[in-house]
Amino acid sequence: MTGKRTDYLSWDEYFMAVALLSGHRSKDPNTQVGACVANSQNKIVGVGYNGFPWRCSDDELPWAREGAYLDTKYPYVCHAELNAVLNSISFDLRDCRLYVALFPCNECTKVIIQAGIREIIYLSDKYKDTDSVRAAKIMLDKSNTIYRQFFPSRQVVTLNFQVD
Ligand SMILES: O=c1[nH]c(=O)n([C@H]2C[C@H](O)[C@@H](COP(=O)(O)O)O2)cc1CO
Ligand SMILES: [Zn+2]
Repeated sequence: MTGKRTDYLSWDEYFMAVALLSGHRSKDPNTQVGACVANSQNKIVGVGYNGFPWRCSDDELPWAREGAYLDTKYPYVCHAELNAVLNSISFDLRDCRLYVALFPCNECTKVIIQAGIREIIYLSDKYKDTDSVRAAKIMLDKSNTIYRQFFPSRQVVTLNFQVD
């Protein structure tokens, strides 16, 4: 009997929680996506969330989903996975895992594979019926990149800024 806590976060819960927390930085009013890259030693090497590129003001570019293409967010927004890879401390993410709230699109999937990431752990697959996600899965299967949905054993992790 060591007296060890038993309700501590598993590695999967921890990295997914970091991904979700990062998503709270997103200004997207509809979908906030966070991503976290962990290496084979369980060290975090990159985090990201969806947002506009550096120096492109959040107050000037549109967050709309509909309308003329150039008047929507889609041509401008950097996806969380892209930012997590670009923000990472190493250019070489060989054998790393990517934790992400939403299944990656085909464009992020190319970046993920080229960076050397070997496993994707995701929560939601809400766009699974789109060609983008279908193409992503074709590339992931061909490149032997593992992907698995995360089914947490707890529904909520609470953060309390009030510590004693
Ligand atoms: O894998 C992803 N990663 C990611 O960061 N995103 C971002 C782009 C947009 O800001 C938002 C998706 O917006 P919407 O659900 O309103 O179409 O999520 C979207 C996807 C899936 O396409
Ligand atoms: Zn993407």
